[in-house]
Amino acid sequence: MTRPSTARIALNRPLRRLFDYRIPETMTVSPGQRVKVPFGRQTLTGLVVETGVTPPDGITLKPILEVLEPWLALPAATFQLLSWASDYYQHPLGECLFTALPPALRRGRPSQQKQDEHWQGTQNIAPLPANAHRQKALLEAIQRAPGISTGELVKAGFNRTQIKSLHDKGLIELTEPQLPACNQTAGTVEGPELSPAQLAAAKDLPQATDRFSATLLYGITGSGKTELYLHYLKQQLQADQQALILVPEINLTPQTLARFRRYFGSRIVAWHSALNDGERLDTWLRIRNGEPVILIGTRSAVLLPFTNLRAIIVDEEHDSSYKQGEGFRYSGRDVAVYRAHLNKCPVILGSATPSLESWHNARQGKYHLIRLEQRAGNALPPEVALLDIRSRPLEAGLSRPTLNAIKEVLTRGEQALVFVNRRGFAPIMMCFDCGHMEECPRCDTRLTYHRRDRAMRCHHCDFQMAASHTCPKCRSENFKPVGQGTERTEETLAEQFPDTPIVRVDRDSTQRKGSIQGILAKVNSGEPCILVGTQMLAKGHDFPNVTLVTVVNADGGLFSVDFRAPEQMVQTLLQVSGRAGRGEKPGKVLIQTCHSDHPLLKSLCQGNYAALADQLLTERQTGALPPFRAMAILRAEADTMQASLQLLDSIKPKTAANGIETWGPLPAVIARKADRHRAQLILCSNHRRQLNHLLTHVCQYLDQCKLPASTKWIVDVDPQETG
Ligand SMILES: Nc1ncnc2c1ncn2[C@@H]1O[C@H](COP(=O)(O)OP(=O)(O)OP(=O)(O)O)[C@@H](O)[C@H]1O
Ligand SMILES: [Zn+2]
Repeated sequence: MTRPSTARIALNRPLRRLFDYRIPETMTVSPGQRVKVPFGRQTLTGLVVETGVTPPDGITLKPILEVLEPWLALPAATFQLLSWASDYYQHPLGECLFTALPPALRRGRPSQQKQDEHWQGTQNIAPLPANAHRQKALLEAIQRAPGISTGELVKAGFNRTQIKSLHDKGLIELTEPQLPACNQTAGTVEGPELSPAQLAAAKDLPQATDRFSATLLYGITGSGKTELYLHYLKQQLQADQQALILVPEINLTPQTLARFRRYFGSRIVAWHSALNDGERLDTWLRIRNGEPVILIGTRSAVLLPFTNLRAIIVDEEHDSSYKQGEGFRYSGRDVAVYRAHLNKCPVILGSATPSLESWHNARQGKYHLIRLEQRAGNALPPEVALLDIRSRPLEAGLSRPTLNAIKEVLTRGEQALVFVNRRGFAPIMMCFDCGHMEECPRCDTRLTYHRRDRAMRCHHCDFQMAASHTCPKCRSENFKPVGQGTERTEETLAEQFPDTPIVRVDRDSTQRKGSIQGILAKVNSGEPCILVGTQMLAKGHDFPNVTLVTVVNADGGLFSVDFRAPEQMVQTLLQVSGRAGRGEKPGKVLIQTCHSDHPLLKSLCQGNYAALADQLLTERQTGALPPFRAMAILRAEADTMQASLQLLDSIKPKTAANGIETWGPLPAVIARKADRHRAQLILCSNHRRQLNHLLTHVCQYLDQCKLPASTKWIVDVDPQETG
């Protein structure tokens, strides 16, 4: 076979195209390798996608300047995964591939292993001169320990000239780095004995064989899913294998990480947004080198270059933060399933409130379903009750029965959790004389009042201004906050319970005080207190002394235009309810609502998510919505609504195909955000492949359109938000 002389290279650019270069004669490159190439007047880092390509006639190719390391920055399986994702999510391949590199390598820094080439013997038998004793010894050393590095050989007394000489003779070749010896500390804890229900589930989990399988572990809140993951990995993962555990957010639940570390010691490695560039590179290299770690990470961990991945777990698989909201809009959960498929290993999706996508897959038999419907230890599921607040007097949103219930648990020396779905003090400032409400000058939204620093803030753009005491329009002093935010609830509770510590958890409080760990120390101590917070409190926390959860207002998701809103509302309410009664003492949940006869809320009280999910799926099927059909959204934004709508209108005729249904184009629910006018066109099809082909075609068309610089478009496949 002749040596390929050309290569197709991906650059970290938002361009749906690749670039061809010449491979100099002294160089060999392979797909997945990192190189430096000339681009205009710049030198850029590129990733080799293909070699031996035929460039268009009459084009003289520029040469690749340098190979940045002898090994593949993206090993074959990771490369294949990203190529698939690029096509599935219709995102430029270059940006997808570079997302999987740590920032230092994206910028073209040499990886630390640059000097450390790894060697193995070849099949060639060329006799060495009789007096070449050192070279013979070197060859033997390499044959004895394939994968040995130049550094190690130098330490053993050989030199680089001897290595080069053997390489030139074709007697040795470069190979993958060998597994580094791990000086790991072991975990110390064995964990509680599994309950009979957990044991039955454990028996039903897939064997870690060389086969793909997808399992949905539907386990109610507090059923001991985390314990089961730990048990599973202890049983199934061999000492030299890698595993990946995806979690929605690490920083919110430091206890989960601590729990894993107690079992597995330093084999547990974390991957999340708070790592600095050095830590990222370091962790990335460990994974790339095949070190047998158990990686706990957020979304992007699924793109790491694992070489020996034998099990994937996706915890809280329903969580919408698995879907990236900008740029490369992939779903960490869905990519994880495809990754398991490529790697031929099991993937376990766990949740107390599975996504309707996964529930549907389980019902269709695509995923193996395991149900865990008893709480672990001695805990019982909480008792859930609706409290109709129509025409009840409220203290800043809290009814008398709610306040009494809180008082009761505090008297018993227990803790209460109050869930509010908005941060800030009040969602609206309104004049009770002229009806004026403060709106964001840049968005079609109202400003939220933050009392602590007397500011009015937009939660959609970064606009803020000082709050005024009087109505800016009519100067009336009857200008007052309306509705509930966490700050206001905190204030009311402090008035009602002056001797009880109140712990507020939302984006504002955790930002100011830094780590959530400090904030939650009081709760973890178990002493009586009241926790007030947003969704952040619904996620995975385990506070054994919380025995009452109250929801200030459950009605947000009941009448939203977004078809996913009811699903998300039910999930949040059940997850937050699931924080009650996880220890020895029974838990109670009080949900304040103005719609106590709404069927969704009524079913919620039975605490039976499976029944609710079935009901919600029937509605999706009737509406011909995902997961029964594939969906994508094309969004446009421009300086005027007309420009946005026009762009989408020009695409609509191109989508006219049998089996493709379009809705719109229509202005987005928040039509103006940060002074940009936003519109959307929704595309649906019964056939995912058909939709994918159509999108490829539409993206090509849009790429060729000469659009004003201020007009932007994006495509979102499997969108989480459709408003
Ligand atoms: N077999 C067991 N015996 C005693 N206690 C257990 C057992 N399994 C789990 N627990 C305890 O029960 C509590 C809930 O377990 P875990 O956090 O694993 O549940 P989960 O299903 O992951 O919860 P959620 O989905 O609600 O976050 C924990 O305090 C855990 O230590
Ligand atoms: Zn705004």
